[in-house]
Amino acid sequence: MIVTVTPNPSIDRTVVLPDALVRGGVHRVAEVIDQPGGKGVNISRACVAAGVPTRAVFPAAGDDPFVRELEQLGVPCAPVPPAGPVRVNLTLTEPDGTTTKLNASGATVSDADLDLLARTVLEQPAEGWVVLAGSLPPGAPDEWYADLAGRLRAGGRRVAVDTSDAALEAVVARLAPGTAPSLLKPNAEELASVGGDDVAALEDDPVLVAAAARRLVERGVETVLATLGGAGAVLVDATGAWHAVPPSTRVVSTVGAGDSSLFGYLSAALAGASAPERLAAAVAWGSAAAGLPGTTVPTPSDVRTQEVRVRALDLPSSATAHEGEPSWQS
Ligand SMILES: O=P(O)(O)OC[C@@]1(O)O[C@H](CO)[C@@H](O)[C@@H]1O
Repeated sequence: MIVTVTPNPSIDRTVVLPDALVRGGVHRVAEVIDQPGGKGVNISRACVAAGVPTRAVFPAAGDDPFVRELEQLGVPCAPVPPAGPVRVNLTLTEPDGTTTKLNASGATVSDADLDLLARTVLEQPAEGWVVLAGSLPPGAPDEWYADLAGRLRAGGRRVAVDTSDAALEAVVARLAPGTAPSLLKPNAEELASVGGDDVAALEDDPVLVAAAARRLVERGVETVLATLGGAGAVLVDATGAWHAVPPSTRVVSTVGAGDSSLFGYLSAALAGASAPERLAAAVAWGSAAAGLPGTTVPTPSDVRTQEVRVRALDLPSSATAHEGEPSWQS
């Protein structure tokens, strides 16, 4: 079971441009696609596509069309009232795959709303994973994820966190063995921001990514899955570090690729896969999502795990990568 928590869900409106975007220009659009989104919601949609039990917890009125839409897609939902209207996030995609995103701030939540949301999460089935994902809505304290993750971990739950900005900084500031999230899924920018690293350097070098991730593992996070877009992903846990490169992919929209990666990782973890296998699944699901329009989640038939290349990284103080044969390939 994968319970997803999306405190700031979104209707993802994708405007498909037939030509490259010109700032200040007038464009005729090829297509407009509306899909229910938000990071945790996307993971629950991937669960449904892959037949993994899930429940999506998010603030919304029970009769909100957003909930009906998700239920029609077969996603079991636990909407938590009261809540304002679900925000609309705009995506512009260009023919070369360039994806521009304009995210709204979302409906303001009160302390009482957040307490009810947290209580609903804590009442969810204990087996499997709880994923805390996306931005926090206006009104939420930066520490909301850090607090909830700590409570879930103290109750013996496995918790994955994928967030950014002040909410991520608060999670990292509170890291401690026993209450730290089981899994953190930053992208290069997020990892650089919490580790004080140079993002361009990280984007260029998986070994530097692994070194930054390992510092989080040393502070209590079991596993760090750092997603690197077209450069794949790096996985670090107490037993090692690995880098995986995706199969060649024609990028259509990168929205939700990170969410599909996280789903790939978690579903492989639930199936008892090894660390390199979990990483391969993450990269395969993420690259499959990047090849689909808007916030479309892949189905298992879109996913080419066998084409992902995984290599072990050597991370002693020398911080150099093995240049030889990969120790494992999917
Ligand atoms: O504003 P946030 O919560 O950080 O991100 C929201 C969002 O960009 O994340 C998903 C893709 O990962 C989209 O479905 C959604 O629009």
